[in-house]
Amino acid sequence: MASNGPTSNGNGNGEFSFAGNGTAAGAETGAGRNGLAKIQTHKKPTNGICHDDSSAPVKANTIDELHSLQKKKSAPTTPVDGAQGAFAIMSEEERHKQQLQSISASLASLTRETGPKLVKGDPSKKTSETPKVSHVSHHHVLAPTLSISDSALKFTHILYNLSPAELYEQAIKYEHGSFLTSSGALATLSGAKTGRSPRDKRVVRDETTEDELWWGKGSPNIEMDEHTFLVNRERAVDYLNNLDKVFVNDQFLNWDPEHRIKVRIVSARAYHSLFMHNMCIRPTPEELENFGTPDFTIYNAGRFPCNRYTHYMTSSTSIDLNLARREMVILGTQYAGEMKKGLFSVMHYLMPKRQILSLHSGCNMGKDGDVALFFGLSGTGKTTLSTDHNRYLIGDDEHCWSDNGVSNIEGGCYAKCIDLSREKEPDIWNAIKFGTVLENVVFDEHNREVDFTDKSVTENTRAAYPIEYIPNAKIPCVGPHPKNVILLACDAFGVLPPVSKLTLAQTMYHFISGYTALVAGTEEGIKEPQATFSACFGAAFIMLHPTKYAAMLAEKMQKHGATGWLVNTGWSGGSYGSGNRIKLPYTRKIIDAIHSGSLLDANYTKTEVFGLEIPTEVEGVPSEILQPKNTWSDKKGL
Ligand SMILES: Nc1ncnc2c1ncn2[C@@H]1O[C@H](COP(=O)(O)OP(=O)(O)O)[C@@H](O)[C@H]1O
Ligand SMILES: C=C(OP(=O)(O)O)C(=O)O
Ligand SMILES: [Ca+2]
Ligand SMILES: [Mn+2]
Repeated sequence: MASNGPTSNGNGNGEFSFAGNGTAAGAETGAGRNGLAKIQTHKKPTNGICHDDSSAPVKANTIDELHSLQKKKSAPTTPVDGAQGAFAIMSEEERHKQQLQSISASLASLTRETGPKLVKGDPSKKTSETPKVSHVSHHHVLAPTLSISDSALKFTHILYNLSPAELYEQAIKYEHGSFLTSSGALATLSGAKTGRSPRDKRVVRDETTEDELWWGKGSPNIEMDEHTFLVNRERAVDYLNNLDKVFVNDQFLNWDPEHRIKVRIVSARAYHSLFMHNMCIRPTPEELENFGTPDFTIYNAGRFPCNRYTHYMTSSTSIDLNLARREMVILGTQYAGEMKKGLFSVMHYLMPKRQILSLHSGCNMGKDGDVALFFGLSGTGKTTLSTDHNRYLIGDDEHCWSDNGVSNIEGGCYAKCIDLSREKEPDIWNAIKFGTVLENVVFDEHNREVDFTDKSVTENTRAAYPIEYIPNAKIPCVGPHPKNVILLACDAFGVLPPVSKLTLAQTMYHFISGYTALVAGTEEGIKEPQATFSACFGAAFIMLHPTKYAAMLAEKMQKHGATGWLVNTGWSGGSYGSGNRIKLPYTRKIIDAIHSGSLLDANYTKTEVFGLEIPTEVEGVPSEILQPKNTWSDKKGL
């Protein structure tokens, strides 16, 4: 393998990787990577007869003993090679202690002297051993006289990187609204908030971010000061430490091994822990042992409101980002998408600093290694269109484009599932199985069949699953430089053609203006598609001025010869209310023609208004819908 730069063996089976990519999360489970396991044949019983009582009797004398046999301790994780470092010689006990100390430091109150006393495991499980306690002292104390508080006398139980099965049990046992569905997915409720709350997102404005970030009109970054952040942080940490138990996930972002970010998520709910288990990159046991200090920490106290007497607070919800402290605090919303998209904002800051472009896009790759990006605002088709049975899925939502090529930031997908159908979206349908989190769906009380058409809780129903649940996921989730850059615009007015080919200048124009629609439910208060201009097709998540991202995109597209396309996944033949949404099978045909290269060679006509190049024919799509003018019954005024 080459020591620098991406490697591709060019055999067309999707096996592209960056040099030294050791992230193994789910690697073994990727489609057909290691071939099929050999079948073990057992020796036949010599006399040809099987006796039921021929097996050894159960090795237990009592029911309790029998129960104790049921659960074996996980095999210890593979030891690290001798010379490779301190961890190899460290005892398991010592490692646990260090882990707990690190978590105690994360949860430390800044106004008192110590981090909480932590003990690993479920508080409901009585153990005969004395608990392994860990807490840290730290010295930046505000009130030196206060050395102890009641919360310092209690234990906080830490449920650390639990498995999906353990998280299911925690959710079903302790969290209202958590149920098994017939396909094995876990149905959950996110509470009062079922979409993001962009107006409650705050970013600490300090000397550094003042100059670096985009502030003011049009910017998603609403300022708060450091002190107010600390007030909210303390509120979240005190809330979390007052619980009997908290969930801690240590995971990674970004499949590019050179630019991987370590994240820690501290949360109160098994639902949140399972969601992030699915959405972030899952460390191997070895990677977890060597995890060390996280690069970024989320405190999710979403069940607990913020205090409206606190400066800057305009509702009971607050999502607060502090880039200097590398922390995010969530109060007053349990919508899990806040964590995922909050981390995406962080990547939109960290990556451009390293000359890497962060993209609000899906990404897939054809058999010949041709990569396509699908930019789009939430709910406009990134997940649906990048999940394509004929192509390898690199990721559905958040990517990086570096000199090495593209890499997914995440380890899972988050699909909208309102009106989901097995016929139109088979791979997503089949991914809704054991391990998948189903948010805010309605199901039959008895047989637990989900009704994907039911909007009683919200129109923004969602499924979060690990990316390897998609059969042709490309693992590791990296690929070569994109060939096609598709801008998905969900047009609520029905004036944009279903597809047009863009020059580089037009691509930049549409990328920066981001004309599209906010679809119902993805943001609080949006009840029907609403036309909007969302810079970079993700204005809610960018941190720098849109032109910074656009300049990087233009430079990369030019350098690698990528073609830009504008695809309308919204209305045609009239605006929302009178026209219809473009049929998904037609959009898929359009996308197929882009991938295959046939659309590049089609005949085009130019529109008067934007000078958009519209193909006269696309295979499998009625030609009359390609020109929006034709589909309007009232052609005046166009
Ligand atoms: N023509 C179309 N193109 C893409 N998606 C469509 C189309 N018509 C309807 N849809 C629906 O719109 C939704 C798109 O959501 P999704 O792909 O999850 O968006 P994103 O990933 O961009 O947030 C899906 O529910 C999909 O079934
Ligand atoms: C998860 C979200 O977005 P997307 O649909 O782009 O995944 C969101 O906006 O909350
Ligand atoms: Ca390199
Ligand atoms: Mn999506």
